[in-house]
Amino acid sequence: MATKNFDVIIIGTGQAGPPLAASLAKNGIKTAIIEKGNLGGTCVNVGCTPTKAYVASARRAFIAKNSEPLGVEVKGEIVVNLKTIKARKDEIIQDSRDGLHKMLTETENISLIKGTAKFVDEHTVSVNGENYSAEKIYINVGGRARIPEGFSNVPFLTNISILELEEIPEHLIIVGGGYIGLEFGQMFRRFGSKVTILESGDKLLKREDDEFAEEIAAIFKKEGIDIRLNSECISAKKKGDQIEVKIECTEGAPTLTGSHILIAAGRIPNTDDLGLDKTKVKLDKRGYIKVNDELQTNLDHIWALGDCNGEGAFTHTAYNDFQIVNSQLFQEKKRKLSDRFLCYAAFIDPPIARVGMNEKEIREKGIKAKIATRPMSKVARAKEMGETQGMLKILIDDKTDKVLGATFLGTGADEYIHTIIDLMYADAPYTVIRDAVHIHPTVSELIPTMLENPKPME
Ligand SMILES: Cc1cc2nc3c(=O)[nH]c(=O)nc-3n(C[C@H](O)[C@H](O)[C@H](O)COP(=O)(O)OP(=O)(O)OC[C@H]3O[C@@H](n4cnc5c(N)ncnc54)[C@H](O)[C@@H]3O)c2cc1C
Ligand SMILES: NC(=O)c1ccc[n+]([C@@H]2O[C@H](COP(=O)([O-])OP(=O)(O)OC[C@H]3O[C@@H](n4cnc5c(N)ncnc54)[C@H](O)[C@@H]3O)[C@@H](O)[C@H]2O)c1
Repeated sequence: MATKNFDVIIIGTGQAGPPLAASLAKNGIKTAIIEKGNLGGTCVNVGCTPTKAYVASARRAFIAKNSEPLGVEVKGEIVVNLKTIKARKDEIIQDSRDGLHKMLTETENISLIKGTAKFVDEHTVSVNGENYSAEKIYINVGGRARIPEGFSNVPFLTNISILELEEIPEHLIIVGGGYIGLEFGQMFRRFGSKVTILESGDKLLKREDDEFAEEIAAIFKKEGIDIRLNSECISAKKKGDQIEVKIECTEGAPTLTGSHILIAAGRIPNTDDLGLDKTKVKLDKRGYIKVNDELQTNLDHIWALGDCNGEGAFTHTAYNDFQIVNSQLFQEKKRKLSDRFLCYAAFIDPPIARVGMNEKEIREKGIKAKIATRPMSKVARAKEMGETQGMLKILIDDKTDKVLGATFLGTGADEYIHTIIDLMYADAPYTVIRDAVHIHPTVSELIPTMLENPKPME
């Protein structure tokens, strides 16, 4: 069989592959990019884009139903139409896919190959029975939902299939109280479903400080979402037209019946069917591809970018992986993985946003720190908006006065966390924000105020 040769092969059109293909092509490098599914990967098709479109609809529904205290009464019935919500989402997605298709098919030096790539040797992959080889290979294969054992005989939903529903579930049981569970849980509650979240751990969002997890649980309960902690969902079966789940727990009923079940119990990398056994590329024990500070694997002609390297699980980290590789190839200033600060938000309402370390991690590391906190109930703009749930916390290194991290839970937190992110990238002390004049009335204006007198962390 004849092998087609390229300078570079990229596997996957998620958040890193397409910009890398464009940059390689611009530099005259003959590049093949291979995709087995829809162009754009998880974020565009079944991740950030569709969920944030749904979150927007859910917030409109919530506001429509809850504005009486602000003097706005809705006299008629409020109807949530999931068909319309889905159609709007499909249009937004199609627009992104079309843009990507145009770029990947109309750019000189890029060949788009549709199909599943599998390594046959260290320089060659096969797709639909054809072989393609290249000097350099970049893997950007992403991840998928982890399905715990015990669910094989039940029609469960994942982040993919739940976005295809056209009718609102009567009772949605969600396995997992992480980002995916919480975003879908609040959204479907606001659409009108009864929602139960089962979390095996002793709190929601287990990476966050306890008070944030507790506040989110309180906000969710107030909206009528049933949260069961210390409740491991171990199996599910069909019972008539309902689904019965079995729960290992110390409190509450050991079974629960609902109309639908969503599995949001973590993600796994798409590295198991990639033929990596035909190469010497090393994986960690969870299947993530091991990379160095420049995202190179243990083979010096293969790199891994995005979720599949286990170094980030977000669109911005996958895109930053592209920036790192691109700078190593073409730019004077070389970027590295170790330059990156952890940052993310969960787009619940109000959102929670985080950068750097939290209090728990700082204590575990034994770092001497100062702490500045403020409840949203003491923020004028939040009071004016009638959205006073949540709190802000900033942690400062006692020795250097540099910010170690911040967690914000509150209206608009996903935006003003960037004041702290940028300060950390500037490597500037917290006093820069303390002494800045921010616009009134905003939540951001309280950040200088809360930094006026940080307390020693006891
Ligand atoms: C429900 C949900 C909501 C999310 N919301 C957010 C959010 O709000 N903000 C955020 O930052 N992140 C969010 N994420 C995470 C974000 O979607 C991912 O971190 C991001 O998409 C990872 O990009 P990637 O490039 O690594 O991989 P992906 O986007 O997963 O792309 C990988 C591509 O590779 C293809 N592929 C895999 N194997 C092969 C093969 N063998 N041959 C050919 N092609 C292959 C896949 O089909 C896919 O198109 C969310 C995720 C989910 C599931
Ligand atoms: N806003 C965002 O940026 C965003 C949104 C959604 C997803 N994501 C990405 O997707 C990734 C995965 O999200 P996720 O929420 O699926 O995973 P996660 O790891 O964040 O949370 C999964 C939760 O499920 C629980 N769990 C596991 N098995 C269980 C069982 N059998 N019964 C009950 N609980 C169980 C775990 O204890 C954990 O708390 C995130 O790491 C994130 O990177 C990001």
